Amino acid sequence: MTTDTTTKGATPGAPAPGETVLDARGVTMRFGGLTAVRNVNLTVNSGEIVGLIGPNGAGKTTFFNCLTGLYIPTEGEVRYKGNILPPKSFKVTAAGIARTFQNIRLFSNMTVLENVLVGRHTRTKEGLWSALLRGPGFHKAEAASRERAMELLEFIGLAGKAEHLARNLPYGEQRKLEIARALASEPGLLLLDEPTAGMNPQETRATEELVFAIRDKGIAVLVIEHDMRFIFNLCDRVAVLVQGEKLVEGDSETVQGDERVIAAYLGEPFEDAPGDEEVAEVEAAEAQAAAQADAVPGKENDR
Ligand SMILES: Nc1ncnc2c1ncn2[C@@H]1O[C@H](COP(=O)(O)OP(=O)(O)OP(=O)(O)O)[C@@H](O)[C@H]1O
Repeated sequence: MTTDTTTKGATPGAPAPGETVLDARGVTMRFGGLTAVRNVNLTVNSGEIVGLIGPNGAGKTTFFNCLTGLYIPTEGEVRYKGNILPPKSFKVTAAGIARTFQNIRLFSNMTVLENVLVGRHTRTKEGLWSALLRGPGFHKAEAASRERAMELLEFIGLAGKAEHLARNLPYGEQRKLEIARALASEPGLLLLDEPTAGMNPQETRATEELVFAIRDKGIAVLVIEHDMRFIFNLCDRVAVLVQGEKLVEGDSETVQGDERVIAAYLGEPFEDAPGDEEVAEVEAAEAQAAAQADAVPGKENDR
């Protein structure tokens, strides 16, 4: 028998407002001697867009991989709506977490529509005999899947290109298609890994609008991004990872004003940042040098 579990008009599994959808506790990931992620706690609530930022190599993607079953954390646990996630990516997707990747991973020789249909496989249960015999149940489910896939393409603005090959889409549209494919699994939480990488400012702005629209559909979003303007425009909360550890978490203003974050991005250890005393010393030395220059004989004649 073939069934499509989609409830039309609603987001299946959409959480009640304010509910914690993601709860990562004490997540640590080691690769041999390297600790890529160390004891990271992070929650994402329904209705929220949360940003995850940090310098290159800070452990952001590794953390995403721990959330989505690609890696089994060395320590810690990850819960989705209160349940510990199974350590297999397809089971995590079935549970309600979908993601996109830093590098586009589309089926380039399939059409736009087919790519979205692939994303629906966790939401359809197609019996072998039903598929082989192509009975009425199969056709009904297939029609429902196509209808839902077209709705999603409409939502992201690619319905007019449903029959185009994915590889023929411009770069920005390929990134959008990845998001549509992730949405096809009807997630309650969407993880976006650098969604605006390589985009021009207009495409970035459109992606910002798209993420807001996704949030408005009741889907919580956790996003990794290097584009700070995008992050601070978009996110209700931002967590900063540095060398695998969560350094700061807060709203955009808090994070932007935190000198440890600035120091981490400039690549200098926080301890070496100049304190008030050092600043006063430098100012005194500069004042003294200026006074000495003024005292040089003949200086007055120059004026
Ligand atoms: N499979 C792996 N085996 C060994 N080391 C790894 C593996 N994956 C990641 N690392 C290391 O873990 C650290 C964190 O890498 P990760 O890709 O998570 O950082 P990132 O914050 O996503 O960086 P970027 O912003 O450049 O994408 C790096 O030192 C990286 O080399």
